[in-house]
Amino acid sequence: MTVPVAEALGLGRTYGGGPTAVTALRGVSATFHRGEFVAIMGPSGSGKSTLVQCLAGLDRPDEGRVLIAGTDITRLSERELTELRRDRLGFVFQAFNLIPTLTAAENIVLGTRLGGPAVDPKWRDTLVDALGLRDRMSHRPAELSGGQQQRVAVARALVHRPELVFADEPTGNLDSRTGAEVLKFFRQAVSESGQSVVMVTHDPLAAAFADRVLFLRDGVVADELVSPTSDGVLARLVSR
Ligand SMILES: Nc1ncnc2c1ncn2[C@@H]1O[C@H](COP(=O)(O)OP(=O)(O)OP(=O)(O)O)[C@@H](O)[C@H]1O
Repeated sequence: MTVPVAEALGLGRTYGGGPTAVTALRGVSATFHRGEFVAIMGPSGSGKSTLVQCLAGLDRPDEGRVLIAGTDITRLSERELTELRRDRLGFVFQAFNLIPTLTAAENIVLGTRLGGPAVDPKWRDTLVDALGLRDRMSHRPAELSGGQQQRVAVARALVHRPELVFADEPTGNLDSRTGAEVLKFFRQAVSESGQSVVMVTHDPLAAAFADRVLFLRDGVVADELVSPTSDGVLARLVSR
């Protein structure tokens, strides 16, 4: 029996109110297992980012619950949530959320500065080298390209070997070689270290690195594909 690392139970999320209200999620339930890499796909506006933000405790659903390793995070205080995110989760989001006054090197180990777990310097160096960041370590985010900032965010997300990594279009700004490096790290984290990854992507090639693809449509889970290939994902996307 595989243990769920994260569960969405009947999640509903509506932004705004009155005639301009937008319902992003309408009852999403999904289970994510330990040692599993799941890709989330679907048309623009189908609720992918909202789902991941709710799972990561960065947005609060209006309905339903989110369990992380069995803990109902919708009931945690902000402080408890912050600690849970710092100690157990990794994030790569579209706004990379790098601290502008810190160098790339300092941003990568930010979690430790904030009281989180210590970093294994060997693993940090492996990430930095494989992501091609070695000669950018003393630069601040404003002195880095979008792709470099994204790679710093990826290194920061993986450096603590978190139980669960949430990534929203983590390869969106990257050339195909660097994108493949990032996906290989995710794959390796899952296959070799038993970590879990939940990744939003529009790219069938990226989704093919996952163990399973969830397809969202209009705020619900519309379909699922296990052991995806890029052709299989593409076929599923065009058949709708
Ligand atoms: N903060 C917000 N305020 C108002 N509406 C929002 C907000 N965030 C998302 N929405 C709306 O909720 C719906 C779902 O958005 P979401 O970003 O989750 O979709 P998505 O599938 O990730 O889209 P994309 O692929 O374009 O990133 C959209 O209609 C979007 O406009």
